[in-house]
Amino acid sequence: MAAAQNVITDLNMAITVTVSVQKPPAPHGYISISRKKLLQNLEISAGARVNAWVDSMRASSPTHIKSTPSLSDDQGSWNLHHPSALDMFEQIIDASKGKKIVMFLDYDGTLSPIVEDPDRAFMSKKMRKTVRKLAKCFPTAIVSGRCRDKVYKFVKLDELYYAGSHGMDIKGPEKRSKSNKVSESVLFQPASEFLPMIDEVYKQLVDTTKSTTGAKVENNKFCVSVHFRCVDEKKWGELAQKVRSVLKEYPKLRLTQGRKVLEIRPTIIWNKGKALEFLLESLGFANCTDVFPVYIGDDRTDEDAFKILRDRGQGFGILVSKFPKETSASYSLQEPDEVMNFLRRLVEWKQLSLRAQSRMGKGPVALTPCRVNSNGSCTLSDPQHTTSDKSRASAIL
Ligand SMILES: O=P(O)(O)OC[C@H]1O[C@H](O[C@H]2O[C@H](CO)[C@@H](O)[C@H](O)[C@H]2O)[C@H](O)[C@@H](O)[C@@H]1O
Repeated sequence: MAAAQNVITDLNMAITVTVSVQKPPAPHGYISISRKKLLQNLEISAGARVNAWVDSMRASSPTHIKSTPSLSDDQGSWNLHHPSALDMFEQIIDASKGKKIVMFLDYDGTLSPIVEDPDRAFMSKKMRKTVRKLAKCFPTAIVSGRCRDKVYKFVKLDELYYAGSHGMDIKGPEKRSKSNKVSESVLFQPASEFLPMIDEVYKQLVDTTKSTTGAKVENNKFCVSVHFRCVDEKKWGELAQKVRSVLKEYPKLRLTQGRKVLEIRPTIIWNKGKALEFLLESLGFANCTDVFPVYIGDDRTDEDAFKILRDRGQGFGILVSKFPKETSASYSLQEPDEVMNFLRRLVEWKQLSLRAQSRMGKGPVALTPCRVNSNGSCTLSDPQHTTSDKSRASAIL
């Protein structure tokens, strides 16, 4: 029996429920079960666990509604609880009244479409132009699971804040002094002591997964991604087992999931939500009630940030998804093109506000000087100024 108990501990499996129905308890409070039966149970339990992982891997990036069965009947209710941020634009602007908007943008699946090769997840020129204009209107940060340098190479905008490696590598825009000296601003790396471990585990994962066709391991500096988008679904369980076997030796690292990707990261309590709070603080909004953070993301890892906003009761999250998903976000957008349209409307609204303010020549900005109507037109507080959203958008962007 002692040997059997050791097996249970080693495999870290709770099988009490499975075995308790086999026979009445033996003397001394032990459960009597044959070794064969026990091994069978362990196999079933391990198999069930792998299946649970594969189900979860499948749900990580649904391509059709059936992928999320619990929610498939619920499209209507989901739309009701997470309406389109484009349809709700006017209400969103109203809610930000008197507050300073701060923008947080995830990268993959939010600013760039999801593609098979993570090295080719380019952002369109139109999107870059929009984000550049956005950053002129509001403090703007990119919060990504990728390493900071890599996400910067895709975005190529110096005026933004960047939080790479799921927020474990944060840097603000460079500042130029009058004498043209460049100084780095805000640099926070809460997991720097994990660098050697991450390097080591990256190499091991490359080695362990090289026999799995389509698997790709990406070094994200403070975390590692193991991609399975191009792996045959029948091999997902096996791949997850391989990754877990490497991680057994690294109790200070944990495994989470993103969109068809297994993410390995330090066990420190730091995530995109913490990064959002850190950035708000760095921007001087630590205990402010007049800040309105908006976080747009498509991934499970973005949920930490959505939750922070929900708990703080400040601003809101927007989930980018075509399918119903469990989320703490308040609104939804279907794809990066819709994200771009939403950002353009924010820019346009802000520019109209500033124009209205300068026309008035004094006083604070009227925070809702324009209304974006459901047909896409904008109406200024001054009803004489109504213009078509489309023509104005092309003029501004
Ligand atoms: O936080 P994010 O900016 O969304 O980064 C999360 C992961 O994004 C990348 O992977 C995802 O996008 C790839 C390109 O479209 C896609 O092939 C992959 O299946 C997605 O999971 C990135 O490669 C990962 O390192 C990030 O962790």
